[in-house]
Amino acid sequence: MSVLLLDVGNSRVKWRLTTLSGERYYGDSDAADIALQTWVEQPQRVMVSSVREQADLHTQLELIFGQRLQWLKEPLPSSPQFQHCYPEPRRLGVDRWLAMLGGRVQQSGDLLVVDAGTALTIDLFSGDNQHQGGYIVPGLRMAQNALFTGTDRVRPYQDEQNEQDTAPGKNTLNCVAAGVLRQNLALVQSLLDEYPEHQPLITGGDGQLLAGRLGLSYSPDLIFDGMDSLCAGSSIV
Ligand SMILES: Nc1ncnc2c1ncn2[C@@H]1O[C@H](COP(=O)(O)OP(=O)(O)OP(=O)(O)O)[C@@H](O)[C@H]1O
Ligand SMILES: CC(C)(CO)[C@@H](O)C(=O)NCCC(=O)O
Ligand SMILES: [K+]
Repeated sequence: MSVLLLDVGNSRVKWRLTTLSGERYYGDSDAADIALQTWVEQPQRVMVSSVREQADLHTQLELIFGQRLQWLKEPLPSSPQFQHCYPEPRRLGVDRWLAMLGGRVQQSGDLLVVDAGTALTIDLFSGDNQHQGGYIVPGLRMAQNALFTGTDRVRPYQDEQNEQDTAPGKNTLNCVAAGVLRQNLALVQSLLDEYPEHQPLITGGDGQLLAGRLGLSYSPDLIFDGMDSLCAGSSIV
Protein backbone atom coordinates (compact mmCIF):
# COMPACT_ATOMS: atom_id res chain seq x y z
CA MET A 1 0.00 0.00 0.00
CA SER A 2 1.23 3.55 -0.71
CA VAL A 3 1.17 5.56 2.50
CA LEU A 4 1.63 9.28 3.10
CA LEU A 5 2.57 10.24 6.65
CA LEU A 6 2.54 13.87 7.81
CA ASP A 7 4.02 15.11 11.08
CA VAL A 8 2.67 18.57 11.88
CA GLY A 9 4.96 20.21 14.43
CA ASN A 10 4.95 23.69 15.90
CA SER A 11 7.48 24.98 13.34
CA ARG A 12 6.81 23.02 10.14
CA VAL A 13 5.28 19.96 8.55
CA LYS A 14 7.44 16.95 7.68
CA TRP A 15 6.20 14.17 5.41
CA ARG A 16 7.21 10.73 4.24
CA LEU A 17 5.61 9.02 1.24
CA THR A 18 6.13 5.29 0.83
CA THR A 19 5.18 4.15 -2.69
CA LEU A 20 3.65 0.82 -3.71
CA SER A 21 7.11 -0.44 -4.64
CA GLY A 22 8.44 0.57 -1.20
CA GLU A 23 10.45 3.62 -2.25
CA ARG A 24 10.48 6.43 0.30
CA TYR A 25 10.32 10.15 -0.38
CA TYR A 26 10.73 12.84 2.25
CA GLY A 27 10.00 16.53 2.48
CA ASP A 28 9.09 19.40 4.74
CA SER A 29 7.14 22.60 4.24
CA ASP A 30 4.87 25.19 5.79
CA ALA A 31 1.41 23.92 6.68
CA ALA A 32 -0.01 26.38 4.13
CA ASP A 33 1.86 24.71 1.24
CA ILE A 34 1.09 21.05 1.96
CA ALA A 35 -2.24 21.01 0.13
CA LEU A 36 -0.50 22.35 -3.02
CA GLN A 37 2.10 19.59 -3.03
CA THR A 38 2.11 17.12 -5.94
CA TRP A 39 2.88 13.56 -4.86
CA VAL A 40 4.92 11.14 -7.00
CA GLU A 41 2.17 8.60 -6.43
CA GLN A 42 -1.39 9.00 -5.11
CA PRO A 43 -1.33 7.66 -1.55
CA GLN A 44 -3.90 4.99 -0.68
CA ARG A 45 -3.69 5.91 2.96
CA VAL A 46 -2.82 9.24 4.61
CA MET A 47 -2.07 9.62 8.29
CA VAL A 48 -1.48 13.02 9.90
CA SER A 49 -0.28 13.58 13.43
CA SER A 50 -0.54 17.13 14.68
CA VAL A 51 0.41 18.91 17.86
CA ARG A 52 -1.39 22.01 16.52
CA GLU A 53 -5.04 22.69 15.83
CA GLN A 54 -4.53 23.40 12.07
CA ALA A 55 -8.25 23.38 11.21
CA ASP A 56 -7.59 24.79 7.71
CA LEU A 57 -5.07 22.12 6.86
CA HIS A 58 -7.41 19.45 8.20
CA THR A 59 -10.26 20.69 5.99
CA GLN A 60 -8.03 20.95 2.91
CA LEU A 61 -6.64 17.45 3.34
CA GLU A 62 -10.13 16.05 3.91
CA LEU A 63 -11.20 17.58 0.59
CA ILE A 64 -8.22 16.03 -1.21
CA PHE A 65 -8.04 12.61 0.44
CA GLY A 66 -11.55 12.00 1.82
CA GLN A 67 -11.86 8.60 3.48
CA ARG A 68 -8.17 7.89 2.97
CA LEU A 69 -7.29 10.50 5.62
CA GLN A 70 -6.78 9.72 9.27
CA TRP A 71 -6.02 12.69 11.54
CA LEU A 72 -4.41 11.95 14.89
CA LYS A 73 -4.43 14.81 17.37
CA GLU A 74 -3.89 12.97 20.60
CA PRO A 75 -2.61 9.63 21.87
CA LEU A 76 -4.93 6.65 22.08
CA PRO A 77 -5.77 5.30 25.53
CA SER A 78 -3.52 2.72 27.17
CA SER A 79 -2.95 -0.54 25.27
CA PRO A 80 -0.42 -3.39 25.54
CA GLN A 81 1.75 -1.38 23.10
CA PHE A 82 1.72 1.71 25.30
CA GLN A 83 0.71 2.27 28.89
CA HIS A 84 0.27 5.88 29.90
CA CYS A 85 1.55 7.49 33.09
CA TYR A 86 -0.38 10.76 32.61
CA PRO A 87 -3.61 10.91 34.63
CA GLU A 88 -5.01 12.63 31.49
CA PRO A 89 -3.38 10.67 28.62
CA ARG A 90 -4.92 12.97 25.99
CA ARG A 91 -2.72 15.77 27.27
CA LEU A 92 0.45 13.93 26.24
CA GLY A 93 1.75 15.30 22.92
CA VAL A 94 0.86 12.92 20.11
CA ASP A 95 4.41 13.36 18.74
CA ARG A 96 5.94 12.14 22.02
CA TRP A 97 3.62 9.14 22.05
CA LEU A 98 4.44 8.31 18.42
CA ALA A 99 8.20 8.73 18.95
CA MET A 100 8.03 6.15 21.75
CA LEU A 101 5.95 3.77 19.60
CA GLY A 102 8.46 4.31 16.78
CA GLY A 103 11.33 3.66 19.14
CA ARG A 104 9.76 0.35 20.02
CA VAL A 105 9.76 -0.64 16.32
CA GLN A 106 13.56 -0.25 16.36
CA GLN A 107 14.46 -1.53 19.85
CA SER A 108 13.18 -3.70 22.64
CA GLY A 109 14.04 -2.92 26.26
CA ASP A 110 14.12 0.38 28.12
CA LEU A 111 14.25 3.48 25.91
CA LEU A 112 15.24 7.11 26.38
CA VAL A 113 13.49 8.93 23.53
CA VAL A 114 14.72 12.42 22.69
CA ASP A 115 12.84 14.64 20.21
CA ALA A 116 14.83 17.79 19.51
CA GLY A 117 12.14 19.86 17.81
CA THR A 118 10.64 23.27 18.55
CA ALA A 119 10.61 21.96 22.09
CA LEU A 120 13.14 19.41 23.30
CA THR A 121 11.32 16.47 24.85
CA ILE A 122 12.90 13.51 26.61
CA ASP A 123 10.78 10.49 27.53
CA LEU A 124 11.52 7.31 29.43
CA PHE A 125 9.77 4.21 28.11
CA SER A 126 10.24 0.86 29.84
CA GLY A 127 10.80 -2.50 28.16
CA ASP A 128 7.27 -3.51 29.17
CA ASN A 129 5.83 -0.46 27.35
CA GLN A 130 5.15 1.73 30.35
CA HIS A 131 5.66 5.47 29.84
CA GLN A 132 7.77 6.41 32.84
CA GLY A 133 7.47 10.17 32.36
CA GLY A 134 9.51 12.84 30.65
CA TYR A 135 10.77 16.38 30.29
CA ILE A 136 9.83 19.37 28.10
CA VAL A 137 12.19 22.33 27.65
CA PRO A 138 12.59 24.95 24.89
CA GLY A 139 14.46 23.66 21.82
CA LEU A 140 17.54 25.43 20.45
CA ARG A 141 15.77 27.96 18.26
CA MET A 142 13.05 28.68 20.80
CA ALA A 143 15.57 29.15 23.63
CA GLN A 144 17.57 31.59 21.49
CA ASN A 145 14.43 33.49 20.54
CA ALA A 146 13.44 33.77 24.21
CA LEU A 147 16.68 35.71 24.83
CA PHE A 148 16.36 37.81 21.68
CA THR A 149 12.79 38.83 22.47
CA GLY A 150 13.04 39.04 26.28
CA THR A 151 16.04 41.38 26.48
CA ASP A 152 16.97 44.65 24.80
CA ARG A 153 20.58 43.97 23.95
CA VAL A 154 20.91 40.25 23.38
CA ARG A 155 20.29 40.39 19.64
CA PRO A 156 20.73 38.18 16.58
CA TYR A 157 23.27 40.48 14.92
CA GLN A 158 23.22 39.81 11.18
CA ASP A 159 27.02 40.03 10.88
CA GLU A 160 27.54 37.19 13.39
CA GLN A 161 27.44 33.49 12.47
CA ASN A 162 25.95 30.69 14.58
CA GLU A 163 28.95 28.34 14.79
CA GLN A 164 26.88 25.48 16.31
CA ASP A 165 29.77 25.03 18.72
CA THR A 166 30.04 24.69 22.50
CA ALA A 167 33.21 26.80 22.81
CA PRO A 168 32.80 30.02 24.82
CA GLY A 169 31.17 32.62 22.57
CA LYS A 170 33.17 35.67 21.51
CA ASN A 171 30.20 37.63 20.22
CA THR A 172 26.55 37.89 21.27
CA LEU A 173 25.13 35.31 18.86
CA ASN A 174 27.82 32.78 19.73
CA CYS A 175 27.32 33.24 23.47
CA VAL A 176 23.62 32.53 23.00
CA ALA A 177 23.97 29.69 20.48
CA ALA A 178 26.75 27.93 22.39
CA GLY A 179 24.93 28.47 25.67
CA VAL A 180 21.62 26.96 24.63
CA LEU A 181 23.37 24.13 22.78
CA ARG A 182 25.35 23.30 25.92
CA GLN A 183 22.15 23.54 27.98
CA ASN A 184 20.29 21.06 25.76
CA LEU A 185 23.31 18.73 25.58
CA ALA A 186 23.79 18.84 29.35
CA LEU A 187 20.15 17.98 29.97
CA VAL A 188 20.25 14.97 27.64
CA GLN A 189 23.64 13.87 29.02
CA SER A 190 22.36 14.07 32.60
CA LEU A 191 19.60 11.61 31.68
CA LEU A 192 21.98 9.33 29.78
CA ASP A 193 24.10 9.24 32.95
CA GLU A 194 21.17 8.66 35.27
CA TYR A 195 19.51 5.97 33.14
CA PRO A 196 22.43 4.02 31.62
CA GLU A 197 20.21 0.97 31.05
CA HIS A 198 17.84 2.97 28.81
CA GLN A 199 18.81 2.82 25.13
CA PRO A 200 18.88 6.38 23.73
CA LEU A 201 17.10 7.30 20.48
CA ILE A 202 17.26 10.85 19.12
CA THR A 203 14.99 12.41 16.51
CA GLY A 204 13.78 15.90 15.48
CA GLY A 205 15.05 18.92 13.57
CA ASP A 206 18.04 19.46 15.89
CA GLY A 207 18.47 15.74 16.60
CA GLN A 208 21.39 15.22 14.26
CA LEU A 209 23.35 18.04 15.85
CA LEU A 210 22.71 16.78 19.39
CA ALA A 211 23.31 13.13 18.51
CA GLY A 212 26.64 13.97 16.83
CA ARG A 213 27.79 15.92 19.88
CA LEU A 214 26.75 13.11 22.25
CA GLY A 215 28.33 10.35 20.15
CA LEU A 216 24.94 8.76 19.45
CA SER A 217 23.29 7.80 16.19
CA TYR A 218 20.41 9.84 14.79
CA SER A 219 16.97 8.29 14.17
CA PRO A 220 15.17 10.75 11.85
CA ASP A 221 12.08 8.56 11.32
CA LEU A 222 10.91 7.79 14.86
CA ILE A 223 7.57 9.59 14.53
CA PHE A 224 6.91 8.16 11.05
CA ASP A 225 7.78 4.67 12.28
CA GLY A 226 5.34 5.13 15.15
CA MET A 227 2.64 6.11 12.65
CA ASP A 228 3.54 3.13 10.48
CA SER A 229 3.15 0.78 13.42
CA LEU A 230 -0.33 2.22 13.99
CA CYS A 231 -1.21 1.69 10.31
CA ALA A 232 0.08 -1.87 10.47
CA GLY A 233 -1.90 -2.77 13.59
CA SER A 234 -4.92 -0.77 12.46
CA SER A 235 -7.07 -2.63 14.99
CA ILE A 236 -5.80 -0.30 17.73
CA VAL A 237 -6.64 2.89 15.80
N1 LIG B 1 13.24 24.78 8.23
C1 LIG B 1 13.28 24.78 9.56
N2 LIG B 1 12.33 25.43 10.26
C2 LIG B 1 12.35 25.44 11.60
N3 LIG B 1 13.29 24.82 12.32
C3 LIG B 1 14.26 24.15 11.68
C4 LIG B 1 14.30 24.09 10.27
N4 LIG B 1 15.37 23.34 9.92
C5 LIG B 1 15.97 22.96 11.05
N5 LIG B 1 15.32 23.45 12.12
C6 LIG B 1 15.72 23.23 13.51
O1 LIG B 1 14.83 22.29 13.99
C7 LIG B 1 14.24 22.71 15.22
C8 LIG B 1 12.75 22.43 15.07
O2 LIG B 1 12.65 21.04 14.92
P1 LIG B 1 11.50 20.33 14.10
O3 LIG B 1 11.48 20.82 12.72
O4 LIG B 1 11.65 18.89 14.39
O5 LIG B 1 10.29 20.96 14.88
P2 LIG B 1 8.77 20.66 14.83
O6 LIG B 1 8.52 19.22 14.51
O7 LIG B 1 8.09 21.69 14.04
O8 LIG B 1 8.52 20.94 16.30
P3 LIG B 1 7.69 20.20 17.38
O9 LIG B 1 7.24 18.91 16.81
O10 LIG B 1 8.67 20.06 18.48
O11 LIG B 1 6.59 21.13 17.65
C9 LIG B 1 14.59 24.17 15.43
O12 LIG B 1 15.11 24.33 16.73
C10 LIG B 1 15.65 24.47 14.39
O13 LIG B 1 16.92 24.66 14.99
C1 LIG C 1 5.86 19.38 23.87
C2 LIG C 1 5.46 19.43 22.41
C3 LIG C 1 5.22 20.88 21.98
C4 LIG C 1 6.64 18.86 21.61
O1 LIG C 1 6.35 18.91 20.25
C5 LIG C 1 4.20 18.55 22.13
O2 LIG C 1 4.46 17.23 22.45
C6 LIG C 1 3.00 19.03 22.89
O3 LIG C 1 2.36 19.98 22.51
N1 LIG C 1 2.69 18.34 24.03
C7 LIG C 1 1.54 18.60 24.86
C8 LIG C 1 1.91 18.64 26.32
C9 LIG C 1 2.50 17.36 26.85
O4 LIG C 1 3.08 16.54 26.11
O5 LIG C 1 2.40 17.17 28.09
K1 LIG D 1 8.38 16.81 16.92
